[in-house]
Amino acid sequence: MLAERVQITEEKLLSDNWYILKRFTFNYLGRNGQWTTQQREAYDRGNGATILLYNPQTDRVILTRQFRLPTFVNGNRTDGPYSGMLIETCAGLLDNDDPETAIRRETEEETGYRIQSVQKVMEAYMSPGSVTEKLFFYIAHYTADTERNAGGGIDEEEIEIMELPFQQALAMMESGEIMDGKTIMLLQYLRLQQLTNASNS
Ligand SMILES: Nc1nc2c(ncn2[C@@H]2O[C@H](COP(=O)(O)OP(=O)(O)O[C@H]3O[C@H](CO)[C@@H](O)[C@H](O)[C@@H]3O)[C@@H](O)[C@H]2O)c(=O)[nH]1
Ligand SMILES: [Mg+2]
Repeated sequence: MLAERVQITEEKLLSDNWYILKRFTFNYLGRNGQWTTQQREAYDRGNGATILLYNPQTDRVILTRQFRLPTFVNGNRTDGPYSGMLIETCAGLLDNDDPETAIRRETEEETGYRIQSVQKVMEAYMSPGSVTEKLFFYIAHYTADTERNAGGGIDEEEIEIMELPFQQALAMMESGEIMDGKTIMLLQYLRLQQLTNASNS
């Protein structure tokens, strides 16, 4: 068995105010065969799941819109001078659930839809230089008959639900109105699926 090329020698808790920020000290075996000691900070908020809801009868999608402070701090003024609003696929942290249970729960909490089968699409580290999180991606169908309640999120969350034509969502991605990574990945995935299906039929 190959020897580990990484030995973590110290974990220092820098903040556990909300999620967990730690500084790791570790020995790292470089490609040149030399060990060096390095430090990196990593922000651990657990893993998450996200979902694109698609209505194949109407060719529409469900997205959410909410205030995201980190984007505001980093210049997001897409909806007027003070906004910080971001359009996203429904998403949430796993908490202690498995990804599929978590995405069903989040879908109902945020969009109100009680979906049946979900299709797993991929898993991805979204910000691997500093955030530990792995995100699980799903697509599910909804129709006019899908059972639903109000949605909108829990606690202080003010989540707007947007239903819009898929083509419009694609146009908004190109115009920069949609600028969230997971959302762009799922919209592009669906687009590719449609193109593949069309060329096979
Ligand atoms: N008070 C307080 N609340 C916080 C803090 N950080 C996050 N929250 C709140 O904790 C809640 C977590 O809601 P979820 O729906 O579980 O997670 P999410 O923030 O939507 O995260 C999803 O999207 C992220 C961004 O794309 C993903 O990174 C993540 O994996 C997940 O899928 C949100 O209401 C968020 O505002 C904080 O420092 N203080
Ligand atoms: Mg959420």
